[in-house]
Amino acid sequence: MTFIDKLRARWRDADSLLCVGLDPDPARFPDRFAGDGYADTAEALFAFCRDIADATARYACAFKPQIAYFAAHNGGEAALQRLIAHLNAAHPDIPVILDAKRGDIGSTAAQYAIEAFDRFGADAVTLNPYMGRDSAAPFLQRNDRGCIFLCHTSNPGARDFQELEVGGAPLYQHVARAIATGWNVDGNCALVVGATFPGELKVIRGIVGDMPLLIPGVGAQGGDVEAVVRNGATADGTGLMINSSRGILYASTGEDYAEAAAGAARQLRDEINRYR
Ligand SMILES: O=C(O)c1cc(=O)[nH]c(=O)n1[C@@H]1O[C@H](COP(=O)(O)O)[C@@H](O)[C@H]1O
Repeated sequence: MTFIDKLRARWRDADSLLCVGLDPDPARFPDRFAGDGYADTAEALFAFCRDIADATARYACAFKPQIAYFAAHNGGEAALQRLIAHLNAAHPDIPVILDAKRGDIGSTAAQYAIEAFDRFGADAVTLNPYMGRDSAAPFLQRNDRGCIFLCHTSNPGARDFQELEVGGAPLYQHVARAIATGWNVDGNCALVVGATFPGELKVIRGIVGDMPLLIPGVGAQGGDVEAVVRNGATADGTGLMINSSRGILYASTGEDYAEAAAGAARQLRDEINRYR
């Protein structure tokens, strides 16, 4: 099954547009992970994310591990590999997005595609489109997998380049149009649009039709859930993967950390569904 088919099935079956972000930060781990330097180990990275994922799975349309939170630690990439293997085995209906924001010349990009899809076994990967279509080709060719390109990001600096006027329109609109009309030949593309820019989200939805959009920036970054759903959902009330990482992961540092994460995920899933 392709990434897009898996995502559509999951939107329907779980009645959820919530993407659970897996960004493990040992400095914020639950109290029970403290002691003997355990929190900083690959085992702790794996165990924390596994517990959160297992507890929140029923509310999730996707999981999104962020590679930096693993690669920053000795043994972290092996922990990420183990985590995605666990997600694929325990939750085979939930697509896994590797957030790596890759982008390089074609020969190097081909290695990054092997990393994301074969080594890590992700269903989709986040990509930076700045280097152009040939840099995306090795990913696009894997047309059972998803290519999720940065379009208008959630951070304040998104304005620096992405909103620059180029040929009568801001750059991010050119990115949306080029990917929707040129790169998405096999229907395996999606875009990243920050929840913190709901007006731009509406414009992008108008450009790309029903293309799925990954929306980070609710929760810790303060994006407005209602504005995201109203401006970004497709006519059938889907089309969005609304990500929250810290707002779910660190709902509690007590013994109840997994249940608290599940509670936060459920609450956000329900809030999203209220506006669909
Ligand atoms: O590609 C992303 O996922 C991403 C793009 C963007 O524009 N903004 C953004 O915050 N992200 C990621 O989404 C997650 C947001 O985390 P929280 O702010 O904790 O919910 C992090 O993993 C970011 O790296």
